[in-house]
Amino acid sequence: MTTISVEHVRKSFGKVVAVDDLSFATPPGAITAFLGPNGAGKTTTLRMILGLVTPDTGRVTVGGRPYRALEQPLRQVGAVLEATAFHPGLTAEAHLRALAIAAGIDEARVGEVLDLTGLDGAGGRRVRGFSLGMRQRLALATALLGDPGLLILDEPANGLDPAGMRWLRGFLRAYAMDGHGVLVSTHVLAEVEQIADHVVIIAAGRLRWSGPMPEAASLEELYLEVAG
Ligand SMILES: Nc1ncnc2c1ncn2[C@@H]1O[C@H](COP(=O)(O)OP(=O)(O)OP(=O)(O)O)[C@@H](O)[C@H]1O
Repeated sequence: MTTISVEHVRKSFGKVVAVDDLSFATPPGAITAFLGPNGAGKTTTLRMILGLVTPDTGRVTVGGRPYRALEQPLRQVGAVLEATAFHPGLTAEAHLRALAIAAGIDEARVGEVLDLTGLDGAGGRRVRGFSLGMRQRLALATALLGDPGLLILDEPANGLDPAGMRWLRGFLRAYAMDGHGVLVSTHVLAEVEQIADHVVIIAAGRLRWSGPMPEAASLEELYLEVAG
């Protein structure tokens, strides 16, 4: 099962209600775009899906279970959150190998994920010399280590050049076609229009729209109508 289910979730930080009675589910084998204005509650929701933040009320599950109850979380969910930190002195390969060993993943997978993310020529380089786009690719390579059924990406196109964006689109499309689920949080609507099958729009912590990618109307119009 590669679906995420968010059911009547609420989360506040002091007096700020970040997420308010939010419910949605992601279809399997599809790319779901998770959209909303700054401060809408997207990152908080992603963090709740990944068990990093505990909801005050409601339930968040991945493949039917809360993230913290998953037996092999890295094999079920791969995540790229904003500002992923890497040890600057390690090579990309050393970074991936350390994580693979810690998670009990076959080290042969390191070469595979470097290949998959187009970093095969850069595995021996120290991360300190990586561009933002290369760091994004390394973050994705890290998320793919466990060959997870589900990928969660926060602003994955940030820092990628046009060729990198095209590559990411193709990669995510192929990943979803294989039956995996993908949840992508982003502000780049033109990018979303090209890749997403399903759209979830939130504002002020609440669900504003959820459904298949609209075909006739533009996504920007829909977005501005429900969330703007
Ligand atoms: N740890 C925290 N402590 C206090 N307030 C928080 C915390 N995390 C989030 N918030 C608040 O919760 C609200 C939702 O924030 P969140 O980061 O989830 O929004 P977002 O949709 O990801 O925004 P952006 O698109 O700007 O990244 C904001 O008002 C934010 O200030």
